[in-house]
Amino acid sequence: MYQIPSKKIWTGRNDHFEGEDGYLWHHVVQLMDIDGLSGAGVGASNVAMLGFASDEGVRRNQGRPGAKDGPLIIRKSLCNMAVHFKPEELTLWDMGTVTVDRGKLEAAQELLADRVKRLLDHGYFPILLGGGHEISYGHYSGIYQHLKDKPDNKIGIINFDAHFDFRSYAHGAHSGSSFRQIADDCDNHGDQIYYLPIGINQQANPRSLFKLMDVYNQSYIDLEDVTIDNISALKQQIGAFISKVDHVYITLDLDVMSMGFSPGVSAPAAFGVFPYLVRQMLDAALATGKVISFDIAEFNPEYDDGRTAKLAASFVYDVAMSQKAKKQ
Ligand SMILES: N=CN[C@@H](CCC(=O)O)C(=O)O
Ligand SMILES: [Mn+2]
Ligand SMILES: [Mn+2]
Repeated sequence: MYQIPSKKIWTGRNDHFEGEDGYLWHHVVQLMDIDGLSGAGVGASNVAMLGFASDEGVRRNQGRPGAKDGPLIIRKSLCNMAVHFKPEELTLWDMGTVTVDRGKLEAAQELLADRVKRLLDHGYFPILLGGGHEISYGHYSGIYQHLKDKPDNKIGIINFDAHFDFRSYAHGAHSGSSFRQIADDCDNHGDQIYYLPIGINQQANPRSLFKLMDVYNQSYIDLEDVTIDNISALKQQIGAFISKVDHVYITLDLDVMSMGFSPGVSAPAAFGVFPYLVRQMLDAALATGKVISFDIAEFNPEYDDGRTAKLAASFVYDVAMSQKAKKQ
C-alpha cells in the first residue's frame, strides 16, 4: 500500500547556462522513502509531498473514478516550476505515495494517518496530493494523532469545496463522508469540531445535507458569497475562525472552482469560485502561521486537458512557498 518516490517522474527542462538560477523543481526535489523517515533537521523549512492514490472513495460514492492518478500528474506538472528559494530556506521532499488495494480504503486511510503523524512528529510540513476526498479522513486523523497529547491541540479544518462531504458512512468510508467521520470522532473524544467549508454550491448538495449542518450546528460559506466585492469580509471571517483554534488543516477540493478552470475533477460544477479568490483566501489563512498541513483533493486526470493539473500544481507551489516565508 505504498510506492517509494521515483526519480523518473522528476524530469524537465534544463537551462545549463543559467547555473542554479535556472533551477526548476525537478532539479531540487529530494526523494525519501517515508518508511526510513528521519528528522527534518534545523535551518531550512521542509515540505514533504506525499501522494494518496485513491479513487476507491469516489467509486463507493457513485462518482467518476480516475483520481488515483492525481498524485502522479500533479508531480509532473510541478517539474518545471521555477525555484525561488535557496537550499538553506526550503527543502522539498517527495516522500512517495500511499496506494489503496481494492476495497481496502479504511486500511489505506489508517496508513496515511500514521505517515502524516510521523511527518509532523519529525518537523515536516505535509502537502498531500490526492486522490479523492477520502484523503481528508486519513489526513486529519494523522494530524489529530500528532497533536492529541500536546497542550494546544485545537484543530480547525478549512475545506474549499463545492460539497459538504458530510454524508453517512454506514456502508463504509467514501469521498463524501470524511468530515462526518471527523465530526463523529471529535464527538467520541469529547471535542468540538471546528469545520469551515467554503464555496458550498446549493445545486451540488441535497437538502438533507443542509439540514444536517443545522443538526451538527455547523456554519459554512456559500458559493454565492465568495465574490471579489466580499473578499475583505471573507478574509475576516476566515481570520475569526482561525483565531478560535491552535492549528489549521486546509484541504482544497478542486471542484470548488468552476469546470471552466477545473474540468479534471470527479464531480464538476458549472458555477464555482474563481481561482484567484481561492488563492486570496488561502494566502490569508497561510499568513496566520497556524496552518500545519495541506492537501489537494479530487483531481481526476481522466477528464483533464492539462488545466486542472496546472491549477493543482500552482496551489501546491503557493503553499510550499508560504513555508519558505515563515522561516525568514
Ligand atoms: N467528494 C465528493 N463528494 C460529492 C460528490 C458528488 C457527486 O459525485 O455528484 C458528494 O458526496 O456530495
Ligand atoms: Mn470534497
Ligand atoms: Mn467537492
